[in-house]
Amino acid sequence: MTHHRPENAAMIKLTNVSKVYPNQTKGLQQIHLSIDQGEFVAVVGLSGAGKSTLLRAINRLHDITEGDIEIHGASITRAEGRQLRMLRRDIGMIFQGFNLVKRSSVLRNVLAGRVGHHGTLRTILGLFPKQDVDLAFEALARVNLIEKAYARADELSGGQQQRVAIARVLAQEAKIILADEPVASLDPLTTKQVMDDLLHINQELKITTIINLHDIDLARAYATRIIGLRAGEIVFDGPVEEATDERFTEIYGRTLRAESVQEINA
Ligand SMILES: Nc1ncnc2c1ncn2[C@@H]1O[C@H](COP(=O)(O)OP(=O)(O)OP(=O)(O)O)[C@@H](O)[C@H]1O
Repeated sequence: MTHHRPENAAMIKLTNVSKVYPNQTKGLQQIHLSIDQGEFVAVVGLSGAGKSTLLRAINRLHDITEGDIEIHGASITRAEGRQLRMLRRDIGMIFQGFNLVKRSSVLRNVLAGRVGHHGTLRTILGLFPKQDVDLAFEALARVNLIEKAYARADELSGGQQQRVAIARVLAQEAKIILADEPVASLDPLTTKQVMDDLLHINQELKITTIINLHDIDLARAYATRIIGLRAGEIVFDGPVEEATDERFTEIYGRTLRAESVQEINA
């Protein structure tokens, strides 16, 4: 097997990607997208636009129906077995619901990021080499949670739990972070802490970051590039400066601001 990875390859490249769900819903339609290493991209759009589908396609939690997705020059769409595992190891996921093992310690949750490097048995038995434990503490330091290492995950606040999930991705040594509505269930102050952590990690470690957000204000505050989806299609792709309320109202017939979403839901 070749591990040819051209130096100038995009970190993530989607070519004509479509996803049709078994019930015929079109999740994604002919997506062309190229994201470079170190970019901080926010994906926005109304509920059902295809934001989750896009992230899940990239790390192949979902198979796509058509097209090809490459991670630094290697097709994850066609990868199997060991190659697929290796590609997935480079991609860390962050979910709205944190996905921690609630009854385990923070440290063990972070060490779970090492599973792709060792195999499951070792992880279950908790046999981690000292380097892994060092790596886990280093990751916890980055999100300011060292003092919580031995606390049970469910003793932490929502924001702290999400930062544990971020530390887990750091311990994984992922090159890409895919975050699916990571702050949707958090209050404004906690939202800021989690988003600040993601931004610092992106800037300091140059980890390519794609984050689904339903709040355009948050997207504008943190991302450098914004991608707008509507009915599975890319309807906006540009720098933050161009992602104005006027432009989005033109595209969506309304703004994508959190307050207006709340007004509509109220
Ligand atoms: N497993 C599935 N089976 C069938 N249709 C699905 C499935 N998952 C998602 N869809 C549909 O695909 C479309 C895109 O959904 P997706 O969850 O990607 O949107 P989203 O932008 O992430 O929305 P939200 O902000 O509400 O999470 C929607 O029409 C949705 O109903």
